[in-house]
Amino acid sequence: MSTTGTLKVGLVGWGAIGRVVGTALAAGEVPGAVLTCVVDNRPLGGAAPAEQVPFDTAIERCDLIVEAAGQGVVREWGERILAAGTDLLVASTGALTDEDLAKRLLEAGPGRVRFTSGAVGGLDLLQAVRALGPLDEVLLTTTKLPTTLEQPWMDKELIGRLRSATEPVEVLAGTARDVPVKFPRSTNVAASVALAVGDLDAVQVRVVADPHAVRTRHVIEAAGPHGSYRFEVAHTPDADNPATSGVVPYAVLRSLGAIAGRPGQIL
Ligand SMILES: NC(=O)C1=CN([C@@H]2O[C@H](COP(=O)(O)OP(=O)(O)OC[C@H]3O[C@@H](n4cnc5c(N)ncnc54)[C@H](OP(=O)(O)O)[C@@H]3O)[C@@H](O)[C@H]2O)C=CC1
Ligand SMILES: O=C([O-])CC(=O)C(=O)O
Repeated sequence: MSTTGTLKVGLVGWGAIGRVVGTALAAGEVPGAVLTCVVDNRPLGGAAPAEQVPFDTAIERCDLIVEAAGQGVVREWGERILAAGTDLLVASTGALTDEDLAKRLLEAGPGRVRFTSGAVGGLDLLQAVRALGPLDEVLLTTTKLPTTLEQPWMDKELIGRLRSATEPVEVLAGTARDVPVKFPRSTNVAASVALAVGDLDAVQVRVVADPHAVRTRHVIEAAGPHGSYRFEVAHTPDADNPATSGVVPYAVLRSLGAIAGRPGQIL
């Protein structure tokens, strides 16, 4: 943190999440944090309210980097950010399904890595419940518009089923270890649930394409000897990028508020 106590934030990704986060930071909406610079693949011209800089420069200038770009950025830059003593707030939690990378990031420093809760709720409680013992079952069901789930690895038959669906279609069932890599822009939430539960293989995931999914729905169901838990959210998707729920930038801003020490935060 700078000598003035203000957290200098570098934002990576000027997309659905980054635009809202950057605009709010630049408008002073997160007390104790300031937008210092922006990194993006594309030339932004004057679109961003802070200087666009190369990644290395952002690391040098900032106390904290917000990743709102994609799993590849966490893989490529995560350790370098932390080794430079800069903190990292991750949106693309799916990168952490690579356990070697996760271990390296969690052990790296002196910068600290943190994760935003993103599109799901209940992660705080699931993490707390770990103290009572393991859960017997954890299931995440994610339902989204078919267009947001099409992937390069899908064969023609599956793409055809998605495009012609008139009812919900189960696209993939797996665990939090396999699913976020297969839908890198759409199922980071599975990795987030696994981070809270502490076990990638314990989290079963169903991905459902629903042509009527005006709202993106995530349902977390968990049970163990100590209790049972159900968290269900239904979000309006971002208008420009319907793979991302409209609430996600505000989850990032909430995380930034907590990191910057805004009083009265629920942690
Ligand atoms: N945890 C959660 O609940 C959620 C997590 N996410 C994660 O957040 C990511 C960002 O979401 P969103 O804002 O909607 O995505 P967008 O595609 O709208 O924006 C991402 C921006 O980052 C840029 N970008 C991508 N890779 C790089 C890079 N290596 N260096 C610099 N810029 C880069 C993109 O440019 P270009 O298009 O040219 O590559 C684009 O401008 C998602 O990919 C997903 O991984 C999203 C939703 C929920
Ligand atoms: O925004 C959402 O609803 C979830 C999402 O894209 C992700 O987890 O990657």
